[in-house]
Amino acid sequence: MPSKLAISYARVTKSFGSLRAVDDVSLDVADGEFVAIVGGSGSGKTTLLRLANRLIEADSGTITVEGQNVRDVDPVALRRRIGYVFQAGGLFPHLSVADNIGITPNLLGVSAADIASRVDELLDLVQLDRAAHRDRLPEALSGGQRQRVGVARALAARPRIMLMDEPFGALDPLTRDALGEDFRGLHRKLGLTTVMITHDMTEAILLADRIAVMRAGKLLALGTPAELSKSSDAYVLELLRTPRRQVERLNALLPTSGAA
Ligand SMILES: Nc1ncnc2c1ncn2[C@@H]1O[C@H](COP(=O)(O)OP(=O)(O)OP(=O)(O)O)[C@@H](O)[C@H]1O
Repeated sequence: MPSKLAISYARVTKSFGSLRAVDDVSLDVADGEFVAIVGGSGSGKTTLLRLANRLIEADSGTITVEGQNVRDVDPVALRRRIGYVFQAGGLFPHLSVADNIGITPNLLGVSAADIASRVDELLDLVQLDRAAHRDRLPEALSGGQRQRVGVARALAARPRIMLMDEPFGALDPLTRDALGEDFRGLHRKLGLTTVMITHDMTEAILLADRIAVMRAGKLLALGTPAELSKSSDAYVLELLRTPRRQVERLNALLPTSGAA
């Protein structure tokens, strides 16, 4: 059992009307851990993620962040401690890259000069050329660049925890791979705790320390890829088999000495 928990869900339930979106979920995320949440559409992944920063309030159960019950923390203060990256970047379209990244430091009253140097530092961190990107509007960026800005913005207030909702889902496979790897590097370098939703089991296996499998609001399984491969649940095994099946099909179609 990890000694220090970044996020802990204890018997958490959230319903929308008669639908139990999150159903009696208990999940501990250790400090510094990278957890991927996988599961079908509507299985409760986004709801689970948003309960941690109080974008959604739980009906019952307890959620603690760095040992504090989230109910005892002002939601705005809580969200400044936790970076959040949306699927589509979630950038403000009328604000430049620099203003998007600087939005939270600005709200926190950081001086313009300090914000400018922080923006440059964050652009370096997410590997975007400062001069070329600082003043652009989001519409003038590629999808991958937008997601890099989204990550930079989420890191601006130096959070120790990052929540990511399908951050790389809308990108082409090569960009997705590169961003995933780069983010995993940032996670390590900055000592972050990351919880990332993904529909891609290969991405989950390659990036995460442990994988949480959701189904119909329940946490069906939780473990390292190796642990999950020993699961007795047919759905979990099916999910885990998908990447290997794809590789087998690819191997059958591509010459083995090919570029792959
Ligand atoms: N604000 C809401 N009002 C009513 N129902 C909601 C609301 N938010 C989510 N739901 C429902 O709760 C269930 C879980 O939704 P959630 O977004 O958490 O699933 P998900 O696993 O993230 O799905 P996806 O992979 O498609 O994003 C779904 O049936 C969804 O329709």
